[in-house]
Amino acid sequence: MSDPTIRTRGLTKRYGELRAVDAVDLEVGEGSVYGFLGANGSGKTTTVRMLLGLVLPTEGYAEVLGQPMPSARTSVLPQVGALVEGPGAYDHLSGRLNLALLDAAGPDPLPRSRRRARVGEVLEQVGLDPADRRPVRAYSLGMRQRLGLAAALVRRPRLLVLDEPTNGLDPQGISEIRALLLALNAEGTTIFLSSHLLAEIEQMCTDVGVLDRGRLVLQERLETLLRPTGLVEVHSPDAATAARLLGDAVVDVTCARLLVRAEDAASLNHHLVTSGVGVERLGPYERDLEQVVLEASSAPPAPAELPRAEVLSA
Ligand SMILES: Nc1ncnc2c1ncn2[C@@H]1O[C@H](COP(=O)(O)OP(=O)(O)OP(=O)(O)O)[C@@H](O)[C@H]1O
Repeated sequence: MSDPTIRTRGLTKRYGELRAVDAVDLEVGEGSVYGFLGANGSGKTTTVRMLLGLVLPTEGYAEVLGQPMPSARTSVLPQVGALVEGPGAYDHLSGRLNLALLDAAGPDPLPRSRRRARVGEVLEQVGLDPADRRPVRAYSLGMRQRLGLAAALVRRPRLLVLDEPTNGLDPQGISEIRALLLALNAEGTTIFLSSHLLAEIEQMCTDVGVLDRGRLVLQERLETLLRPTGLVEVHSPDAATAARLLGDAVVDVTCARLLVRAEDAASLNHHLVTSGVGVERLGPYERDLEQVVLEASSAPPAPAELPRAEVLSA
């Protein structure tokens, strides 16, 4: 297997007492679409900033495209397209001029006519009109996001690092950007994308990493996570009797629901019913990404730890 495109070991960022990122070991394979999930404040942006050399780690190290960051950033960053929170642009200039300035500041020894053409191409790719002369200050949030993405793409990077790329886009825009990213990935671009939108990650990622309060609590291929569980979900008004009857095959009981390790749901149903246990519903237990992430993330605080108003309204 080729070297990972991103690898971190023990990557940590402390702000005073707070461990915003806590001993994170990321492994992002070449050619993957890696979805980096986590609740607000879990440390995604801080991690992304460390990968790009914008924030220095307190401990640990990061390698991007096989080179250490931030020390190798002058050779790494020209091969990386990045979109990190709130894409910046000169408000009084058009999107096209903004991109042309950015591109001209880059290291590629391309003739001006070729640069002009690729700025036009990339604007079209992200769904902006290359002939639009309006200043960026007249852009909607979604148009600004598209312009930020165009800036990340203009140098045809090997790796795209995108922090919440569909922020501010409507459903149509989200699906256009998803199609664009998948097309780029099919051409070989590795994509590392942070998001708190599970559906977005589920629809386009090959791999998932989940941050919970700074810690990487899950890192796995998506297909492995969503593989059949080999468990049967049983809803029964006699859950306690069913649990006694099935013994070690029961892996979890919550109220009237049991998760049971079983080869065949029909024979389990037959066994329960003939033993006099009522069965309301029974079927293979399938998890979606939301359940996987909830199970991996730490449990919410117990009622005693909740503020009083939340306990009362719960
Ligand atoms: N410069 C800073 N100084 C102090 N604390 C910071 C700083 N930057 C981030 N933090 C804190 O670190 C934690 C992680 O923040 P971060 O922005 O990385 O999370 P996030 O997962 O990207 O959240 P969001 O989805 O809301 O952007 C938060 O508690 C945040 O308040």
